[in-house]
Amino acid sequence: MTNATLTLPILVSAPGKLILFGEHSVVYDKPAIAASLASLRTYLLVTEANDPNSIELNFPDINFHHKWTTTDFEKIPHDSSATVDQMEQILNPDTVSPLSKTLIKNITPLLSALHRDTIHYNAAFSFLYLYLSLCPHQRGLNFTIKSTSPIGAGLGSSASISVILVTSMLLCQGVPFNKELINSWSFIGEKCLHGDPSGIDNLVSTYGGAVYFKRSDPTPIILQQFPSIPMVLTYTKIPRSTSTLVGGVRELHDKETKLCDLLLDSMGCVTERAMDILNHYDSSGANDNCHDSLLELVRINHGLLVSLGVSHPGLEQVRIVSDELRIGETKLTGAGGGGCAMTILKKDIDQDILKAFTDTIRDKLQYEIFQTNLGGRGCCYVPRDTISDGDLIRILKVFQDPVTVQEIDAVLLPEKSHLQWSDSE
Ligand SMILES: Nc1ncnc2c1ncn2[C@@H]1O[C@H](COP(=O)(O)OP(=O)(O)OP(=O)(O)O)[C@@H](O)[C@H]1O
Ligand SMILES: C[C@@](O)(CCO)CC(=O)[O-]
Ligand SMILES: [Mg+2]
Repeated sequence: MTNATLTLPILVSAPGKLILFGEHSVVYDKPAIAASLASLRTYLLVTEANDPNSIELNFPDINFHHKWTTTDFEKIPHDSSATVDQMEQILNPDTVSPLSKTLIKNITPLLSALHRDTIHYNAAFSFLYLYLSLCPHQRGLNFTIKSTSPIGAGLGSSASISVILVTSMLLCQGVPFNKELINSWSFIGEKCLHGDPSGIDNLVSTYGGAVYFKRSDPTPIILQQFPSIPMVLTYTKIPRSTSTLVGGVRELHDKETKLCDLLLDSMGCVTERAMDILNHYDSSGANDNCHDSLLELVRINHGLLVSLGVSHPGLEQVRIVSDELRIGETKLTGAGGGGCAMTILKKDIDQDILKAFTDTIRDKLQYEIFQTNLGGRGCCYVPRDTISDGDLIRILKVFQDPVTVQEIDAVLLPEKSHLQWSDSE
């Protein structure tokens, strides 16, 4: 099948996420609380490729551009014994079994030009795994990705990539927009990048808002009214890989199982306690005890993560500055090892002290500070028939030219742009 039946371009978007409590322990079936990051989003545009027989990847954020042609795909052995209807497989993803060994074997020769275990290899591997699972006969497509969220920083960039790839591929295949299906397939995409994801990142990126999540619980609690919590999000720019960090905790757990289980159980208690507090939290400040308790839990959660070995001196520096200035409590967020730290501020913090904190973070530590609201829209797409010619010119410019985050936001950010983002069928 070629793209002759497709209505291009396809434009989709998904948000990053912030884990407030319970990263790592969530992999071991303890509860966690996370929220989507309204304005730190990833966007994907699927257009016609220059070569009708090719699949082109254009991932400028990681400086990766690659192409496979029909000749490459013909190297994949045809499984004549396969009896299962392809649409049946698409509509019923197997999220429980490990990744398909056959598919991995088929993908490997297509990656021969790339170095193993690099960011490019991993991005291409997860793309191909999803492409060959969801729309293997589509050709003549170019997938271009642009993100306003930092990559590999603990804010769920891998999950948002999986979510937008899956969403676009399902649309390519003529499957109506369906969040349950997107969530399941993007979990499989996360498996390609992480090995053993809990599923919280893809869930939040798919549905948006905020969730209380437990891996074994098929129906996570969606937190409808998430309170507004004053915080500063610091990006240390220290690179790290979630899969390595999750693997490190696994090794420690294998070695010190009893001890680690106690730490993980404590982290579960922290999340449960936080949930209890958030349920009674009053953003207007009427209940300061709740806020103080929340701050204590942030400190405890960070300490437990330090014990699991997933902090980094760069993250500790943020914590030390916030401790010294007594502005609140800091914990790493996401997989740790670098990436981002969140500082929940004390109530009624003196603005001069807050400025001293952000100045030190920016000027002395040379880190970046992000402004974004918690919660907000999950994955969404713009129906083709709502895109005017003028819109199309602006959209193409954003995807094809080097542009600033502000320019991307102006054209694409659902809260700002006039594009008709939709999250229904
Ligand atoms: N804009 C992007 N373009 C291409 N690939 C991306 C992009 N964003 C993320 N990726 C893929 O996701 C990988 C980073 O995933 P990783 O899980 O290590 O970090 P994260 O998802 O940002 O953090 P965390 O999992 O802690 O929330 C990259 O190596 C790359 O393969
Ligand atoms: C470290 C981790 O708990 C969060 C990464 O954002 C891994 C996961 O839940 O898949
Ligand atoms: Mg990730």
